[in-house]
Amino acid sequence: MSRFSFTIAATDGKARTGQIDTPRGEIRTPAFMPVGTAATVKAMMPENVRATGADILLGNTYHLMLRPGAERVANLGGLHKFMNWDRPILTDSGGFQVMSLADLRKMSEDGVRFKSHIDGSEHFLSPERSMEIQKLLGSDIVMCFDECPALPADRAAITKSMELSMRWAQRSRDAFGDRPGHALFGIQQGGLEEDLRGKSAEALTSIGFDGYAVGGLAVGEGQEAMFGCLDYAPDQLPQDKPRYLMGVGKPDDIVGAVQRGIDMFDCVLPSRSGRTGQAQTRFGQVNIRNARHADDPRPLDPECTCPACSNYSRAYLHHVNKAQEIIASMLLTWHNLHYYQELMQGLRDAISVGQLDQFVAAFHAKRAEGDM
Ligand SMILES: O=c1[nH]cnc2c(CCNCC3CCCCC3)c3[nH]c(NCc4cccs4)nc3cc12
Ligand SMILES: [Zn+2]
Repeated sequence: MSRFSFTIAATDGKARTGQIDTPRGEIRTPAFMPVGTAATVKAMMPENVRATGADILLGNTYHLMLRPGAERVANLGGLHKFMNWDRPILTDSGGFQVMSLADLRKMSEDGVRFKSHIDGSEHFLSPERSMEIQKLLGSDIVMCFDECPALPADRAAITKSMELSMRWAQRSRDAFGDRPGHALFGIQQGGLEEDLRGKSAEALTSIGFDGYAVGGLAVGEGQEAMFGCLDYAPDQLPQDKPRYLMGVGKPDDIVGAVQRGIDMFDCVLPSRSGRTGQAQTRFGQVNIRNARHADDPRPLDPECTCPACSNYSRAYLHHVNKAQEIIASMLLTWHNLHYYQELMQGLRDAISVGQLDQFVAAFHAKRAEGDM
């Protein structure tokens, strides 16, 4: 077995279940990747992130290059040692966040010059510099430097942006070099245009990557338009390589995308909403700050085995959230990440036995019941 390989164990319709084998451990797919922004999954110790069932974390190139700096992390032994997570880490290229977080950006064919939103210092990102930074961090799965066009955008703008991203994909591939046991993923662009998505997929396939992301979605197009694109986009990518839908998503987004052939996901929702009192449950989203929970002695979700649901009442979660106690973020983040991993395990099991349709029907039925 090569040091980085993807094996599909079973399929159910377009859905696949299997694993990615890496030198730092296996990644069971479909997989949800918790986001570890500034070298931490906020409000969680890494051993507890593992306890939720996560096989892989996301590292954030944009934040880490600004603070503490990629060279500093490398001098300290790399991101795995720095944040005490010895399993796989996927890092993004930094490009998406430069466009959404940085100040005074100057875009060119070469790359992006920008000022840090933290201290105003000057920085530069390009395919070559992004590959260098992700290598310094010690990332196991590296993402190409791409441009995600802001929507709404006309076809001409989408075409121009996609073609730039394909030139940057080639430059990323060339700069990545040969790193056994490490993977480089290309990112498909093309907006909601099937022919442009096809051109992008052909360009990426001819360059050759270890995995392929579907980019340019979950940027405000809505679930119906996203699913419409996912009805064809994953099939344009190599069938035998992992497919990663970037930035997705809500539980029902993930279920629909798995049905359409996606293997990997990342989203800030479970961790970010955990800090704002929003619990993701099998009955849908529950706002623990709502007064209806103030006297409720029941657990958040009686079927959930996480610490929040095993040892605390809704009344307690409501109280510590209202009081803005640190434990409030800890408990709800833990629950949300646990729920996401339980959902992924359920999807993997259902695909393994050809029962995905039944699983999805039960998933939607429970959410239609709502939270009592
Ligand atoms: O084409 C894309 N190219 C590159 N990255 C994309 C991302 C960022 C994925 N998460 C990165 C993480 C790295 C570590 C820190 C957290 C993010 C997307 N996120 C979304 N939607 C969710 C969105 C999030 C914010 C606005 S839309 N669509 C995306 C499309 C692309
Ligand atoms: Zn729970």
